[in-house]
Amino acid sequence: MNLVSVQTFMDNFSTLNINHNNAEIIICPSVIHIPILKDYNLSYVNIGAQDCSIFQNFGAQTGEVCASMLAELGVKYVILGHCERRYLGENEDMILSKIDASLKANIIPIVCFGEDEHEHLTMDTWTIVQQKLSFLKGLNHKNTIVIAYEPIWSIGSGKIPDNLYINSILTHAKQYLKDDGYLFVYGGSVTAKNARDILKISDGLLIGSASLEVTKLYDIMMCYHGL
Ligand SMILES: O=C(CO)COP(=O)(O)O
Repeated sequence: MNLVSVQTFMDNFSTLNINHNNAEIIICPSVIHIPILKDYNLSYVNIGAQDCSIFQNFGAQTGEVCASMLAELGVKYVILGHCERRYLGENEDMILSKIDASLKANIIPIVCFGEDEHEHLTMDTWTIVQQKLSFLKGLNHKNTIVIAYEPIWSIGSGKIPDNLYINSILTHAKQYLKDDGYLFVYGGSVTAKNARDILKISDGLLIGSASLEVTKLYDIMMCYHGL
């Protein structure tokens, strides 16, 4: 999104009548647009970032945006390990460093994992969970961490696993990580049509393209009512 579309989005979003008691709303803009969200000062919206540096504090790391700098901007959540970041070379060691840096800055990590289409067709859900989440085993944390199951083949494609499959992945992920400090959300082609069903089996949604239009986002948020 560019500056004008972010401002238009926020103008429209801030006029919505939202019963925010039902769900926590987190908006994760590009880092450069975070101050715009902050200016709207919406008490019912938490600000998230789309990434952070592996370094916790600023220093001689040209171009890096550290978790501690994000915290100064009022950021409460950060998406880590999104497949679009992994395409650019982010690996599990880097994600672990980012988790550590964000927790130290009191920012809750939203750690993404998911299988590609080939893995989806050839692996069972338990194997997928073990393979994709093993790097988190033994992570010693006292704070909340959000785990976002985002099948790569579903992101932006309009294709979505059925609820049985999503439930199998999330249930295995809970068993595998064996920790109360995790919340489990789903992302990938979420719309108002599928949101209510997914919310019955997950702690929340990570919404991409449908969140760019306020009316579509509003329709999805309304799915939280009466759950
Ligand atoms: O990647 C996503 C959110 O991080 C999901 O994107 P879509 O909702 O557009 O599939």
